Amino acid sequence: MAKRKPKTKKTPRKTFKLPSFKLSNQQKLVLGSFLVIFGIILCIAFISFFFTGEADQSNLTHFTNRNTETKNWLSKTGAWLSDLFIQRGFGVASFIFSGLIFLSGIYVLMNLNTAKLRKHWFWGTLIVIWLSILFGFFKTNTDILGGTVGFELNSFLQDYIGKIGTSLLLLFGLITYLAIRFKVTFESITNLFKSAKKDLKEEFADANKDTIIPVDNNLTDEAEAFKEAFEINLEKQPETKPEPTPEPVKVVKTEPISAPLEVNVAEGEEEEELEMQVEQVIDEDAERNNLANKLVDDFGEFDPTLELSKYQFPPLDLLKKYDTEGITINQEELEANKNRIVETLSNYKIGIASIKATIGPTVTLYEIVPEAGIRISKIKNLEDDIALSLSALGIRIIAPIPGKGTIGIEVPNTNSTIVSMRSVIAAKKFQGSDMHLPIALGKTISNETFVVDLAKMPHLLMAGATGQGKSVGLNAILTSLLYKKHPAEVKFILVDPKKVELTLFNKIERHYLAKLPDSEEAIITDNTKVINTLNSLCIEMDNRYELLKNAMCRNIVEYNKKFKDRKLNPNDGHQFLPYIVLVVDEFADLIMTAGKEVETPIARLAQLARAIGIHLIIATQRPSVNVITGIIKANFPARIAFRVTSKIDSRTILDGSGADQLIGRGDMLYTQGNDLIRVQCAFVDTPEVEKITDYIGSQKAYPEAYLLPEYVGEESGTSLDIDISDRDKLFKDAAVVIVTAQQGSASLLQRKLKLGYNRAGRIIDQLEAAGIVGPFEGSKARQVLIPDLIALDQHLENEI
Ligand SMILES: Nc1ncnc2c1ncn2[C@@H]1O[C@H](COP(=O)(O)OP(=O)(O)OP(=O)(O)O)[C@@H](O)[C@H]1O
Repeated sequence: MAKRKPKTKKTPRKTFKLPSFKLSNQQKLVLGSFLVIFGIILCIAFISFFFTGEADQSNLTHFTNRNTETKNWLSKTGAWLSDLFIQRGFGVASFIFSGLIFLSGIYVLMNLNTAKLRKHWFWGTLIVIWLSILFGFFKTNTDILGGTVGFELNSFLQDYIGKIGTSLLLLFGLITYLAIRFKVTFESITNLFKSAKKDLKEEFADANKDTIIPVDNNLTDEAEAFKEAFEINLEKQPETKPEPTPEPVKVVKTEPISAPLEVNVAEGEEEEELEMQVEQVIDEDAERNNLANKLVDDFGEFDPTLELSKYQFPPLDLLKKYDTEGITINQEELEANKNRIVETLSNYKIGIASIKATIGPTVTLYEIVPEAGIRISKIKNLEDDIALSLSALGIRIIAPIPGKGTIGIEVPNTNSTIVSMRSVIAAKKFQGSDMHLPIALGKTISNETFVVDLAKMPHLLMAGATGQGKSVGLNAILTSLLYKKHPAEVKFILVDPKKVELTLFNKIERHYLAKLPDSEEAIITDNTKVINTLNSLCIEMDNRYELLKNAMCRNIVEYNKKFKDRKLNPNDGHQFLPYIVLVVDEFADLIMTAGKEVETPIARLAQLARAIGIHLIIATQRPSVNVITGIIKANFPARIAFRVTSKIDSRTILDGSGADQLIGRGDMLYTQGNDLIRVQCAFVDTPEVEKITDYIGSQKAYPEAYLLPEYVGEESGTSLDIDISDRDKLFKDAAVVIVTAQQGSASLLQRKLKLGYNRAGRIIDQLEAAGIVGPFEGSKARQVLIPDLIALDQHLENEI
């Protein structure tokens, strides 16, 4: 299981921070207005330079002389500044500096984000250099277009890379600028010019709003509006004047292209091809915007195992290796069996075309291809005769073997081999399985490990006469799940009326077991508690369905996946749902004592619980029809039959014979509704289970067992303040029965009044509340507090 990545706080990207000079508001006003005015001064001086520069040139050396006359509109300072910036500096591109200084003043005045301003300065300076090189490129001596910097840089570049190299370098500079600044891609290269224009527009807002008024939704605050008002429009005006008739195109809103674009065209005009500028839409990372994905990005997938992240699965060494493991081929036995089969069949005039043996752990399968013209039913009828001639128990004839076109005769091996739990757990088929609830049941006749998914079954019915391997089978199932599933992923509810079979699992109560909130023991040995647990499980089922409905998932797998992907909010009651496996060891006993009260919730669970991860495993010694009723059978398509004593039992469990011909000791037949598969159940002994549960139990556990929803049973009216009007109709009759018999037991009422367990229990509680019987005394019957019927009458009259 993927472990959750340790939480790592994302360190914010380090950005270079200028030392912050905190200015007071007054200082900001002074500095801001200085910069604005200085920017204007520079601009005026530069403009003036174009007209007066030449005249002032000769006077610059006498600049300090007060009598020297200068023509610049800003006199000596103007002449000196423009000479510095334009002549000796960057040429006409210096206008950008005046703009940047002006913009800086606005930023200071408006207290705007300086990061943006730094960006403007960075790109502005690059443009200045690029422009001065460009202008200098066309001049052979210093000139006001490129300035000294432009000239010098050009001559430097041309010395090293020549004119062509310089021009290509300029082109490269332009492309780099456009690519980085305006995110121009190759696809949008055709729109490059227009994009550049638009971005320049963003830098220097268009003052000519009559033509195109972009309504920028993002410019909400005053500051932005102010800035916009001050930005300079560098966009070239269309050379040709717009014709008077067509109204200028008014783009009302610039939105991503998916939104409708409103274009107003003057009425009466014939539709002409409008040139439309399509804004380059930057693909936003849709996934990043999804909260769930962001959560997954930040914290990783939800890991249900996190609470017990150090949990160690039991190692393989806890399971025992057996000496009798591994198939040994007894050639003599094979030969003898073959000869006897051929002989017996030939006695009945059945010829064999070929015969093949597959040796399994307990039985060997002889596959026969009969000669042409032999009727299969003839061989099938000879089952007993073949068994007799082979003098062996547990012969099963499969005629024909489905999908093979041969007839199979299964003959038990004289020395059967044990299939150890270790060997099936270690099998690649089990270890590498991606099933939801994989169970390594044992090995098939061809010695393959047999792994099935309980989640797919979805419920399992197990039957077999006593001592044939049921308990071992149940332990094998539980062991498989313990070896494969983390405590967060599966919970067991164990019902063990025999009280001894499953007690070992008590040690893993806080890891793997589920129980009712008020019960002390997680393993249920008392039949009355089973009813509560089953009903509580029904509530859990309903709750889970509600969760699934709210999450719009069809089953637990989808739901848990969604939860792991952090698409479900735990605050809405969502949680990771573990599978719940209910194991009932002796179902016949339950049905005998509780009848319908058990059958109804079991049937309900069996019908509905598969999708929400509740699976039932029911084992019984007595597979009679009153135990395995029609409704239960119908909902348990997966069945395991150990050896049973009669054909009728076999039919009840498997809907066919076969289970009566098994040899016992874990020899079993498995069906999931279609074929019967003969499997030798894996053997796991009590000490092995003990070691596993010890190993798990010694590890850190959850604070308590998984709690099932509380079920307030009808019979649980233990509170003694029962309203007289709420009393059962048969209350009085029951009181008479109890007082007459002087025995306060519910089963007496059940028998005498023909009541169900629940109702009898409820009446007993009412009798207790009425002071007729004493409190519950465990296995003993309650004490009767009224000596005779006359006293009872008086007692009841006094009550009213
Ligand atoms: N898979 C197996 N491989 C080898 N021996 C087995 C296997 N399963 C059961 N046995 C043998 O059969 C004995 C009885 O098995 P188990 O206790 O499982 O029977 P059971 O059907 O649960 O009986 P009961 O219903 O009386 O509890 C075991 O002690 C063991 O010796």
